Amino acid sequence: MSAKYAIGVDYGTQSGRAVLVDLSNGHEIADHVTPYPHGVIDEQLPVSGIKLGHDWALQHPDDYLEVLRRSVPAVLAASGVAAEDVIGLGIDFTACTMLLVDASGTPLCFKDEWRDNPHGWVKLWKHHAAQDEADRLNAIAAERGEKFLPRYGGKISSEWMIAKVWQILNEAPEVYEATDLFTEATDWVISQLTGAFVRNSCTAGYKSIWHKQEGYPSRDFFKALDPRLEDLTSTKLRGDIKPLGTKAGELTAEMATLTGLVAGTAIAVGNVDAHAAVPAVGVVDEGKLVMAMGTSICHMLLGKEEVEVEGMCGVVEDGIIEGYMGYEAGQSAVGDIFEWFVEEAVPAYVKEAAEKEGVGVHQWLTERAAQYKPGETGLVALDWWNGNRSVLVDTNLTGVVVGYTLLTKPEEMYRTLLEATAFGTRTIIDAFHNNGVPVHEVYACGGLPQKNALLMQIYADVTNREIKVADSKQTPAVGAAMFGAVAAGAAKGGYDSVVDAAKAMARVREETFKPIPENVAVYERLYAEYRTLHDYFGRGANDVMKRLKALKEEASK
Ligand SMILES: Nc1ncnc2c1ncn2[C@@H]1O[C@H](COP(=O)(O)OP(=O)(O)O)[C@@H](O)[C@H]1O
Ligand SMILES: O=C(CO)[C@@H](O)[C@@H](O)COP(=O)(O)O
Repeated sequence: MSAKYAIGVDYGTQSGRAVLVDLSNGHEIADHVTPYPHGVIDEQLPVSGIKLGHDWALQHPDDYLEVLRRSVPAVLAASGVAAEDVIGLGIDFTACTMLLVDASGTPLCFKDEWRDNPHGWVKLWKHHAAQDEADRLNAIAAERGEKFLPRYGGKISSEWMIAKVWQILNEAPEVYEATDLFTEATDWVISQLTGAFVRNSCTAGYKSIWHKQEGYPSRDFFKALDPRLEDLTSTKLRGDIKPLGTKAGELTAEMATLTGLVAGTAIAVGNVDAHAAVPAVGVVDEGKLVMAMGTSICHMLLGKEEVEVEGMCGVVEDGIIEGYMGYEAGQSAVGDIFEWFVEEAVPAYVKEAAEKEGVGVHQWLTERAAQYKPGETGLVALDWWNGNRSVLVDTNLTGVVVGYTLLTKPEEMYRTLLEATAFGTRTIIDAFHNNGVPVHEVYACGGLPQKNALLMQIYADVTNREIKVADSKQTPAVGAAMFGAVAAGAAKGGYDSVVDAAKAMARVREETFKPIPENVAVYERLYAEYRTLHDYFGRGANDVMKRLKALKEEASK
C-alpha cells in the first residue's frame, strides 16, 4: 500500500488551519492558515452595520467554508500528495460555537429575512450575553436538585448551548421559531462535507448537558426554565449523537470539487479543538493534564472515576478518549489578554521601537519582561479580562492589577499579565489534584508555547511542574487528522482506534520547561497574594466588578 495521509482542519477563534499529516509517523507535511475574513464580529453586523450589545461575539458561517475552499487545496498542492492517498478528514472547532439553520440546513444569517437580526448569526464560544439566562438556569437546576449540575462543576456557563438558545427565545422569539436546528458549528461543517447532519458526543456532552446514559435533562426541567422550551431536545436539538472516533459519512462530490479531495473520503464526526489536541500529544490515559494554549486555555484531563471538582467545565464519559472520564476546565482569556495589552494599552514609543528593531510588539515586550526576576515588578493581577471560566464560573468578573507606581513600565505590566494567567492555571490544576483527579504530568500545545518561551517558564515556575510541549505546529489539527484516520479505518491504511493512532503519530519535544527552585519560592508568595485577591473579588466579599458592570450598562443605555 502506498503511504497514506489524513487532513485535520482546526477552526480557532480568529482563523482556521488545515494540516496534511503522514499517518505512519504524524509528520505534518503541509499546513495552511485562512484568517476568517469577518474575524470575530463583536461591535456591529457586517453590511447593515447594526450595533451589537455588550458581551456579544458572533461569526460568519461562510468563513468556515472559506477555510475549506482555501486551506484544504493549499495543503494538497504544497504537499504534492495525491488526493487518492488522503484517506480521511477530521475537524475540530471552538465550542460552544452555535449556529442556527432552517429546514434546508441553511444558516439563518445567509437569508435576507434574518441577515439584519444579530440573533440569526453564529454565536461564538465567547459570546457572554446570555449570562442572565445562565444564572436563572443554574438557580432552577440547583433548586430542583438536578443530578447533572455537579458534573459541570456546579454551574452551567453562559458560553454554552442552552443559555444561548434561551437568550434567543427571550430576545428574538421569531428567530427561535424560524430555527429548525440549533447546531454546534463543528457539526454543521461536517454536514456540509458529508451532506447529512449528525451531532458528536463531545460537544453534546460538554456544551449541551447531554449524558451517555441519561440523555438530555428532562422535559420537566426545560419546562421549569420556560414552558416554550419543554420540547427543545426532541425538536430543535434533535439528531443522532455519534461518539468521537466514528465516521460521520463520506465527502460529497460537490465538496470533492471544492476541496480537491476524492469523493467518498471518510469524514470523522466533529470534535472540539482542545479535546482533539489530547491524543495529538500522546495523552490517552490518566494523570496527564493537557493545556491547549491560545486565545484561551482549555485544561484537559482523563480519569477513571466521575468526581466533582469545583468550577470545572465538565466531566463527560468518553468525552475525550473512549473508556475514560474526560475532564475539562479553562480560562476564558489568555492570549486575548496579551493581545488586548498590545492593541489597547501599549505606549507609542514601544510600537515604534519594536518596528525599528523589526520585531513584533509581543516579542519586544517579552524580551524586556524576561530580564525581571519574579516579584521584581511589584505587581500582581487577576486574569479576568473575559470573566472567569474556572473555578468561579462567572463571566461578570473583570480584570485587576495591584501595585502600579509612576515608575511602572509596559514590559512589567506585560510580565504581570503573563504571570496572572499562570496563577489562573495553578488554581485549576490544584482544584483537580486536590479533589481526586490527580495531575502527575503537564503537557502544553497550541499557539502560545511556540510563541513565548518566557510564558512557558513562568507556568513551570508557578505550578512547580515540568511542562512537556507538543512537537507540532498545529496540535489540534493533527488530532483532528488522527480522528480522520480512525474514520477511514486500518483496512484503508488508517487506524482502528484513536489510541492506536496516537501511539504512531503523537509527538512531544525532547526539551521541556522545568521549574527553577528560586523562582518557585517567590511565586509561592505571589500566588498567595493572587488567591487573596481571587477570593475577595470572586467569592462575594466585594462585588465591585459586578456593580461597575451594571453601572456601565445603565450609563450606556
Ligand atoms: N509572542 C506572543 N506571546 C504571547 N502571546 C502571543 C504572542 N503572539 C501572539 N500571541 C497571542 O496568541 C493568541 C492566538 O493563539 P493561537 O493559538 O495562535 O490561536 P487560537 O486561540 O485562535 O487557536 C492571540 O490571542 C495573541 O494575542
Ligand atoms: O471552550 C473551548 C473548548 O471547550 C474552546 O473552544 C474555546 O476556549 C476557544 O479556544 P481557542 O482559545 O480559540 O483555542
